[in-house]
Amino acid sequence: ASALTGSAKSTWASFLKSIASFNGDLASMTAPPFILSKTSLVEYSAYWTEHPKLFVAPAKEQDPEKRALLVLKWFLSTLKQQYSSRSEKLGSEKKPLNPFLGELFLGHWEDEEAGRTELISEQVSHHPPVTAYSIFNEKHGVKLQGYNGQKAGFASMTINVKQVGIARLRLEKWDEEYLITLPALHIEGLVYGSPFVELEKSTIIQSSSGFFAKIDYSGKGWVGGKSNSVSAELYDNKTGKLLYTISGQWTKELVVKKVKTEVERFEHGEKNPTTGLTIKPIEEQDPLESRRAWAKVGAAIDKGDYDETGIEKSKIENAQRNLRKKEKEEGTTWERRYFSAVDKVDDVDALVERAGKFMKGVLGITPFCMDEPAKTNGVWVFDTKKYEDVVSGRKAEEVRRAGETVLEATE
Ligand SMILES: CCC(=O)OC[C@H](C)CC[C@H]1O[C@H]2C[C@H]3[C@@H]4CC=C5C[C@@H](O)CC[C@]5(C)[C@H]4CC[C@]3(C)[C@H]2[C@@H]1C
Repeated sequence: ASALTGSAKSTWASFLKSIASFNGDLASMTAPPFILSKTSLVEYSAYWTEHPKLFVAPAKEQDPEKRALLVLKWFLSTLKQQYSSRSEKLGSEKKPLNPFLGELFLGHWEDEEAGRTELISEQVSHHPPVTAYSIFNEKHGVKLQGYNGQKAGFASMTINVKQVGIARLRLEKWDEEYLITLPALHIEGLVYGSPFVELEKSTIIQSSSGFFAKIDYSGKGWVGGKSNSVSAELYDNKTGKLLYTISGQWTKELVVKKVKTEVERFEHGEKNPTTGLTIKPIEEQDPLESRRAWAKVGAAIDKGDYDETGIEKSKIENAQRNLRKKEKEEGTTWERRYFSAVDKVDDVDALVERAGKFMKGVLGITPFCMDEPAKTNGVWVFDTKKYEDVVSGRKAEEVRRAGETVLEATE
């Protein structure tokens, strides 16, 4: 039975019909008001580090094999936040606001043990939408940087989303790097009007220290599997030996086994509460920061005033169109504040190659999801120089002007 009643049911039905003529660009879909979230997609980078203790744990481990296991454990612990936290909090998956080019989301986590972890997230491309992020904890020398976009399609009442991009975790103390690929997902429950994310297929983690993880995702399928299931295997690249497995439901509990013997259970919930992200009060934020930029839209969504939502949204969308037009006439492009696009990153290519060799040579499978880093229009990397110029105030003038341009355009 549908979760919707009355007019919501009819708007949802017409919405489902509109998806059927879907052109692949999720952001361009006009979803019915009750499915709209006031959170912008640029905020989703924060889902990587809502457990700062797990994020810094690998840096404190002497043994390289155990470090690789702790990285796998941290990664698996982010899945619930990434892919089911809206359903938990809001009752279903929601449609995030489509970030404008240059939109920023800045904050930090303060944790008594991990110390301060900094978040920088920037919408580095609008067509196609690409978010780049850098999350770092100086105290433990742990740095995560990455970027992601989405390629979506529609089939048999389901939205299928392939993620484009990579995440790279760096442990300064051990001079170690981990390449992390991103899971494909599909949106289930559309026909009932209560959409939620299910992950599918496989991803990998390949470390420069010689450990490889294969992570397989599955849902409630005809084999009676449980929803949100995951099964990960951690191997030693050199010996090809299977060292650990971690499996279970990424929304509930995962079991770590040293091959056959269980060594640990960890779960997501009250026993493992997330740490809240600290962000500046809106009045102190830069005009490009997401919650300030979308404040009027968010207020309208909170009021349930969808006309107001539409009016305020189109102000921002028109402002963006005008900016792009002006840039085109002047032959300029928007200056990304913290990230730069490069054709290739040597250590990423090295990890991609190592993983491919292991999959083919030892696991005897065709290397998968290795084409993403190459296929996108460039790899987005965190530009430390740009960051220091902003923090030091050397770019104060550009920062002020960028904010003013956006404010003027939105008037
Ligand atoms: C566009 C049609 C529409 O509005 O349908 C309504 C439904 C809410 C389904 C579409 C939206 O579902 C949302 C789920 C979002 C993903 C959730 C988590 C992540 C992980 C994060 O690290 C990167 C972003 C990503 C992949 C989100 C991308 C956008 C998704 C698919 C939203 C859909 C518009």
